[in-house]
Amino acid sequence: MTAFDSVTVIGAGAWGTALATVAARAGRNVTLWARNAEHATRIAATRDNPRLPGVRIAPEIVVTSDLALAARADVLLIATPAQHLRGAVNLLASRIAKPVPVVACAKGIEHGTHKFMTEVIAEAAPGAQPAILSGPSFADDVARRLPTAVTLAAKEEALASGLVQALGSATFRPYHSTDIRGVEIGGAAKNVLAIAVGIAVGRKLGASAQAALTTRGFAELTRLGRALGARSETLTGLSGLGDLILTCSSPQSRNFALGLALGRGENPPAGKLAEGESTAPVLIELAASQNIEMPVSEAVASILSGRSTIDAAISGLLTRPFKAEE
Ligand SMILES: NC(=O)C1=CN([C@@H]2O[C@H](COP(=O)(O)OP(=O)(O)OC[C@H]3O[C@@H](n4cnc5c(N)ncnc54)[C@H](OP(=O)(O)O)[C@@H]3O)[C@@H](O)[C@H]2O)C=CC1
Ligand SMILES: O=C(CO)COP(=O)(O)O
Repeated sequence: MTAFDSVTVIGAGAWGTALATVAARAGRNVTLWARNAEHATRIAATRDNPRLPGVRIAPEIVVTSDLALAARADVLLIATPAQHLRGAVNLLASRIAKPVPVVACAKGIEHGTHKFMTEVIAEAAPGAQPAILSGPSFADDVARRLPTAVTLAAKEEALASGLVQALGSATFRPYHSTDIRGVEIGGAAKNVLAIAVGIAVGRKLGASAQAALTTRGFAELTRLGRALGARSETLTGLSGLGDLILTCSSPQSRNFALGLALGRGENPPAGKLAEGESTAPVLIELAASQNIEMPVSEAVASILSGRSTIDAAISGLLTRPFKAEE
């Protein structure tokens, strides 16, 4: 039994499509909303989405660009890129009649405002109950029913647990939490750190450097998390360390793949969303506002903005003063 019979996923990209399949697998009535009417019609007809090729979209999933229809669900999952989440929620806000859970499935921090995804939801749709879903989960793995586990956080434990019941299955295992901020920090920061590790691997710095950079990246993610009130079990959990390990170790990650290309001196993969690129500058602004040192993230932001070459950034990291491990 669940209080959430119907689920709408906003954003028909790779992740939105995977989440729609997950919700259908859990027995929900699912609507997948695409902003482009032609895309929606094509996906509905072919049951295939070029953004997640090779995954058959079950016939019972309604694919539409009709926002009024999409908004009529017990739960809304927002799976747009982070910088477009506010726009998507703005469109929905006037159509949200009851206090419906709106679950951020994007990983990032909003430019300009430094707001996390659930803060954006709370601002754009004051009638909503914001929640966040994040963790080590490639869309392709999730859609292909490979076992995955994520964290799902909401302010009220009962809501987080209810959402887990509505979306969970044997092959998609959400763990509930009330540490919204901890979950959001892990998802945002790990993408930036994965670019750094990808660069190191692309530069052939070796497996030891890969492990060291991932670990020191985790140290700075933890520093920021603690400063912003995250719980340590969240930072070492699925949405923190878990997602960092996944993203910093696999070329299947678009962020890692971007770093890999940069490190090799190649052109970045075209048309692939790498959220770390957008998150890097805002992450270091946020860290600076809290007096938190994030040298690895700063190096990524400097490289991406052209303020530093890759070799200068690597040399800068390697010549930092020795200090106690913390
Ligand atoms: N892919 C993955 O494995 C995972 C991704 N995520 C996160 O999910 C988010 C989305 O990533 P992903 O699906 O992979 O990206 P994709 O590039 O595959 O798709 C993004 C989708 O968002 C749509 N979109 C863009 N702007 C808007 C808008 N304003 N309103 C509605 N839809 C919009 C795009 O529409 P259009 O097709 O019209 O351009 C596109 O379908 C990111 O934050 C990512 O970090 C999280 C976990 C796993
Ligand atoms: O967030 C993800 C896995 O948890 C997907 O990672 P990428 O966006 O780097 O592909």
